[in-house]
Amino acid sequence: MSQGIFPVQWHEESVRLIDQTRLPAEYSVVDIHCVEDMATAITTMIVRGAPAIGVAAAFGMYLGARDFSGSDLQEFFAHLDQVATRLRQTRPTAVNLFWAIDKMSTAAQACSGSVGEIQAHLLQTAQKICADDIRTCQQIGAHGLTALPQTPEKLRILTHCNAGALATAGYGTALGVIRSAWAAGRLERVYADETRPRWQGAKLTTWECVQEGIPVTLLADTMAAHCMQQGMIDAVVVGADRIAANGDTANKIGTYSVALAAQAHRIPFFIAAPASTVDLNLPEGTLIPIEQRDPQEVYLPDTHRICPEGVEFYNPAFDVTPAQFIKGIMTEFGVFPPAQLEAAIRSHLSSGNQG
Ligand SMILES: CSC[C@H]1O[C@H](OP(=O)(O)O)[C@H](O)[C@@H]1O
Repeated sequence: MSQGIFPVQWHEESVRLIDQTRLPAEYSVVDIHCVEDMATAITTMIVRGAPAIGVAAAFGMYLGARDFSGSDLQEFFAHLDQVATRLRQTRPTAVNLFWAIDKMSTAAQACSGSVGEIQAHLLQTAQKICADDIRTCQQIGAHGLTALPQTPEKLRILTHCNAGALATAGYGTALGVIRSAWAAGRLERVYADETRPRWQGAKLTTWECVQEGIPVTLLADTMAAHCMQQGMIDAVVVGADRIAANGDTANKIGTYSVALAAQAHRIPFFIAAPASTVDLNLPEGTLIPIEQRDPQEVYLPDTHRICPEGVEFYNPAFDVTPAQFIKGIMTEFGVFPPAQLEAAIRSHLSSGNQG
């Protein structure tokens, strides 16, 4: 059992990121000292995954605040607004990024003290966001385990992309549920979609499973429906980047196809995500901003082009699975059918829990 995978850590006055663009061939880290480098790390997916980029943005807010050397509070907050604006420009879909930036801005506004005292408070706030995320993922894992099919046989769970420790501050959301099932002796095997064009399943989910001795089979993105038809899959659990108030969920491109196949084969399809991934300001999924990424990810996945010049491209990084295809949304405070999610979140927030 690995000692845990922590892709974003405060380390010797800088933020230490696992460089996820180099996995699985090379485990390396990047130390981030300023907000501009953190913004670049998010955009280039050195750090990726909705909760992980939220935690990274929180530390990015502190790094930017730390660079202010004056003592005038009005000038400090104007500077902090510029830092927030820069981080907001990095990636549009994962609402966790904006949730974390807002949380840091609110913490700064609520701190009555000198610039130095506010800067110190911001570091503490970012560190708490990081620690809370790991605990939240463990809670998602525990609740998610209770919602999985309660069969005597061990489960074969398919997942798409990487919603693991690498996509969070640690432990993972979908892969956190899978880790909890493994620890409970309820898991036979993970089936991991390769997840083109960035291959998060092939490169990251398999790496996490191998690190911890969890049996994993890598599937090409064309295989999920066939495996379901062959009776190889008992449940699907995936992560999320933004969940609308009605439960419509944006997740890695290809998730919707998996949900359609699961529905056709009556296989339970679950979303695993923290409350910070739910965007109650959006009534439904068609309003979720979908990131369009560089076509080079499609035609140049490694060192050689896979198609000729002259081809045009469409490279949406995410798609939206309508709530009707989702059996339950696994959160840190319970598992809810999409229709009950908004009320559950509002109740959770009104009882003083972090939002
Ligand atoms: C734990 S949520 C992870 C979520 O984020 C991934 O997107 P990306 O790798 O582009 O940041 C993917 O949608 C995962 O499900």
